[in-house]
Amino acid sequence: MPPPGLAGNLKEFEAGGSGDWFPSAEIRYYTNVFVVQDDKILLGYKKRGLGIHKYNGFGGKVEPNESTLDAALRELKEEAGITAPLTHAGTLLFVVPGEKWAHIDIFRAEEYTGVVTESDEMRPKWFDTTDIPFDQMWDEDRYWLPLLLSKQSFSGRADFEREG
Ligand SMILES: Nc1ncnc2c1[nH]c(=O)n2[C@H]1C[C@H](O)[C@@H](COP(=O)(O)OP(=O)(O)OP(=O)(O)O)O1
Repeated sequence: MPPPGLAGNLKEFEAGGSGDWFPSAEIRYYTNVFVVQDDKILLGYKKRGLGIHKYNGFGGKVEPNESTLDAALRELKEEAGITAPLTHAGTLLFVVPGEKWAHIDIFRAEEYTGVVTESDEMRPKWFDTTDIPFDQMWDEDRYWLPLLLSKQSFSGRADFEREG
């Protein structure tokens, strides 16, 4: 059963939250794309904005009237210069008190067309799948990225406390 707030378990969400879970809030939708080829994974070094100086997949906010798939394709092209057939790999929900909830649809690609190109937002770099730089990524990536690599569908939720 997925955590409260994700499809398949909306009971707590619709009830407004209770117990250990934060109350429901407006949701902001994001995408994230990981290209995996043989034993390599393409990550991007974030040069500005949210997650600056971290490695991540390529993605961003879903614009109004855009599907998450369309948004994922657009962001992959904008940030890495490539186009790829995408498979939905999993869904994450991040809850920060006082902020909109972040719902992130994660996609995987095993082939692409175009030339991987640095953008003003991301510097792409290939890594061995045995040498992923988790210490330079979002803290919780280490829990679900192995599932993406092994093609196991996943859904997860992280509730954060605010510091500073
Ligand atoms: N905790 C965590 N783990 C893994 N990935 C993420 C997070 N939090 C996140 O926000 N993300 C991902 C989701 C998105 O792919 C990016 C953030 O997108 P962002 O750069 O803010 O969105 P854009 O639309 O590209 O931004 P601008 O173009 O408006 O600057 O990180």
